[in-house]
Amino acid sequence: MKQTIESIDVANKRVFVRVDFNVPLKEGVITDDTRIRATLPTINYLMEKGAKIILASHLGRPKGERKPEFTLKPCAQRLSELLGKPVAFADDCVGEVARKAVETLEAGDVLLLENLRYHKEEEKNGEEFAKALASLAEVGVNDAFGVSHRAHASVEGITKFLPMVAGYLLEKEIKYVGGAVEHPEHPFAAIIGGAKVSDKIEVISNLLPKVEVLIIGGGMANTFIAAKGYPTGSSLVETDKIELAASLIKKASETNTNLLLPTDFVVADAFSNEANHKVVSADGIEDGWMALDIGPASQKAFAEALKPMKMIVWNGPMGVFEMDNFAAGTNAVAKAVAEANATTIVGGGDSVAAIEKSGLANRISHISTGGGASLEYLEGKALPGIVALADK
Ligand SMILES: Nc1ncnc2c1ncn2[C@@H]1O[C@H](COP(=O)(O)OP(=O)(O)O)[C@@H](O)[C@H]1O
Ligand SMILES: O=C(OP(=O)(O)O)[C@H](O)COP(=O)(O)O
Repeated sequence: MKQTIESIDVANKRVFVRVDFNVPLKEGVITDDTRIRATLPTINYLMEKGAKIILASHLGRPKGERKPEFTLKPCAQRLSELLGKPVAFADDCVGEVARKAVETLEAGDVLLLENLRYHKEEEKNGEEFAKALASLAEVGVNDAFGVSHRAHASVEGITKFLPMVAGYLLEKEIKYVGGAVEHPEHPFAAIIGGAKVSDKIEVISNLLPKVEVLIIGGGMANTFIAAKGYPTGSSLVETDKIELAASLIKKASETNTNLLLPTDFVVADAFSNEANHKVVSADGIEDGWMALDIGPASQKAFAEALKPMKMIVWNGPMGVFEMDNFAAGTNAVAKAVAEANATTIVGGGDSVAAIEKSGLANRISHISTGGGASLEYLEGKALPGIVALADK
C-alpha cells in the first residue's frame, strides 16, 4: 500500500505535484481538458489545507528543446478558469526562474512550471535534474497516472530526494485499472490504435494470453498490414517493428486469441481533411496513398466482435479522428464500446478526447487519463512512478 495525500501534513509546505497536463491541442487551443479537470480534487484539497502548490508536467515530445508550440501556458490559463483563481506560471521548471516563482507563493497559491521536457534530462531520468526539481519543495505528490509508466526524473528519479505520495487521481486510477488487472472479466477484449506504435506494440505480446479478442486499428494497424506482406503506400509504418508484428500474428494463433486487423481502410492522397479519399481493401493501398481510418467493413466486424465481451479496454483512436473525414472508424468503435454490456475502460489523451467528442463518455465504466500507462498496467508490469511512491 502506498501513502496518499491524506497521510502527509501539507499546511504551509511547498508541495511538488507531478501532473499529466499532456492535453490535445489545436493551434494552441486545448481541445480536451479531461486531464486537467481530473487533477482538481488533489489541487482543491491542497488549496484547502493551505499548501503552496507547485505543479509540474510535460506536454508532447519537444525532446529537450524549448519549442514554443509545447508551452504549458494554455494549461495554466485553463486551470485558472477551472479553479476560479489565478494560477502563476514560471517560464522554466528549474533554476532561478523556478526558485523565484516558488518564493512568492503563499498558502493556497498555485504555480505551474514550464514543460519539464524542455530539459532532455527529464526523459533521461538525470540525477542532477531530479535533485533540482526536488529542491523546490518539501514534499511531493504524484497525480500523473498517464506518465507513471515512464521512469523519468519528475516521476521516478525525484523520489530519491523528495518523498512522494499518491494524489487522488492516481489513487482512483490504481483502484479502477488495478481492479481490472486483478479481477478481469471474460471474454475480455483489448483495442489498440493510435500513433505511438513503437511504444505500444511491445505491450501486445503480454496482452495476447490475457484476452480473447485483440483489435488493432489506427496507425498501429499499418505495421501489421506490412507484416502480412501487403503494400502500405505512404501510410505511417514502423519498419523496424514489422518483424515483431509478424511474430505477434503467429503468437495470436498459438494462444487462440482472435486478433482482428482491419480488412479495409479509408485512404487519402495527403495528410489533410481536404485530401482526396476513398475506401480500399486491406491489400489494396496504392503508392502515394495513406491509410487514415479503418473502413466500413472493419467497423462492422469490430463492433460485432465486441458485442459478447464482458470487459473491454481501449487505447488509441482507429484513425485520424481530428479530421472529420477520418473520424468514422473511431466513432463506430466508441459506439460499440459504449453499447457493450461490459466493464469498459477507455484511456489515453487522444482516445479520451475522441470519446468525449462522440458524446458517449458517460456510458464508459472508467475513463482513464493514461493510455500507455493503463496498457502496461494491464500487461502486468509494475509502473515505475507507482513503485517509487512512499509505502504506508
Ligand atoms: N492511420 C493513422 N495514421 C496516422 N496517425 C493516426 C492514424 N490513426 C490514428 N492516428 C493518430 O494517433 C493519435 C493518437 O495516438 P496515441 O497518442 O497513441 O493515442 P492516445 O493519446 O489515446 O494514447 C491521434 O492524433 C490520431 O490522429
Ligand atoms: O499522453 C500520454 O500517453 P498516452 O498517449 O499513452 O495516454 C502521456 O502523457 C505520456 O506521454 P508520452 O507517451 O510522450 O511519454
